[in-house]
Amino acid sequence: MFLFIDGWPTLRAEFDEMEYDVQALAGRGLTFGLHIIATTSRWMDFRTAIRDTFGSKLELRLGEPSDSEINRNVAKNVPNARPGRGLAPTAHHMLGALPRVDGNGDPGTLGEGVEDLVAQVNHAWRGPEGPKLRLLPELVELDELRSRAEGTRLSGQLLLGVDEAALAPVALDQRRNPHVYLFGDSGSGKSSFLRGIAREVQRIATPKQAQLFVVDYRRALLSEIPEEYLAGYFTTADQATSELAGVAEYLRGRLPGPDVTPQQLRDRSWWTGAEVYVLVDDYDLVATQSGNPIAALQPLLAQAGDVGLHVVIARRSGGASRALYEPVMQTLRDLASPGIMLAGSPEEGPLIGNLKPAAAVAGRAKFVSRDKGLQVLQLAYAPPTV
Ligand SMILES: Nc1ncnc2c1ncn2[C@@H]1O[C@H](COP(=O)(O)OP(=O)(O)OP(=O)(O)O)[C@@H](O)[C@H]1O
Repeated sequence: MFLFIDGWPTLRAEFDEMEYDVQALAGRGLTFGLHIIATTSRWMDFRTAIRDTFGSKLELRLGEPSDSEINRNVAKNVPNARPGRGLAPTAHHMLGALPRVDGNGDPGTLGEGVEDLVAQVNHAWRGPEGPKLRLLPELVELDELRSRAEGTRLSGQLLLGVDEAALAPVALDQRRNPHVYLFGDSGSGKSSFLRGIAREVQRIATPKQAQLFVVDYRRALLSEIPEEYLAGYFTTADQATSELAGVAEYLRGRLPGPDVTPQQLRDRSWWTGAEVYVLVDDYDLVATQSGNPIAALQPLLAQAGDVGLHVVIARRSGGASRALYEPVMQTLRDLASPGIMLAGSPEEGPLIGNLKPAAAVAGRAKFVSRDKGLQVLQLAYAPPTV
């Protein structure tokens, strides 16, 4: 089997997490008949560890011949603007064969030549077909995801989407991971994610079992949540501040007192009532210099399991690196809450662990959790009701 990676720096920039996988394959793959062929424009792009695992090196004309790893002096004599000319590992000049078998020697129509070559190879091949590359779809409907998860152990959890490695449903176990936060650029699918979570809460719980509070200054989720599930919808800072202080006060009443027995603690039977979900959209508008209504809930975040609190925060990725140290985000990170990164600009720098945002289609997410590490997902999409 041959694995071609054309443009190693792109792999590093866009699929950072894969570099180590490829390195492991490069180290051991040959035993299993795997050959890796990688290209780049500068040797520097390969980290030393991986550079050493490549057994054969060829050099075409380098932008800077003095960077040659084969022989700097000979590299200077490789003619410019003569594609295919380069150095063999023995420091002899070489001319690569034009990869076409249609009898046409014109480099100008190489694309067609390669296509023809591939067609001819396929036609002549009598052995079994290699596995097809399976790609994540750009759209996973929530309904479809629900039917795929039905009857599995995931069906009692909040379904998130489909993962790239197994193309299988992924869910959030809200008992183990009560909170989740998400970053994304405008249009990356933040509000849609919150809408999906709200729908999932309605699927797994009755209104008696779960109540939603929504902080949404831009009203993206307005009329998305049926009245029987909606405990509060806050569109201004004043409203959110006073109401969430009340919610915090109410939840403090659920904290286990000294007379709670270990048995009651285990089955959480010292209070009855609904789980409280607080969904926050556009957190950058909510947590500002002049205050943060969510801060009232911060002291309860660590005891969320005991009091039945779930906080789900979506924030614009622009400026997010500065917001990471604000108390609520800091606590969510300290608690190792799962984080989700949608499309964004890499210039923001690392936002979840050492993960930087990157360009992506809407709903394409990097999901980082304590249990599974990094997973690439396509989040499920449920169109708005209105
Ligand atoms: N999971 C998804 N899968 C496919 N497409 C999606 C997904 N989520 C969102 N989209 C598409 O992206 C568009 C923008 O989504 P959404 O309004 O949720 O983004 P946003 O990040 O909240 O944007 P803004 O910050 O501008 O409000 C949607 O109208 C939809 O077409």
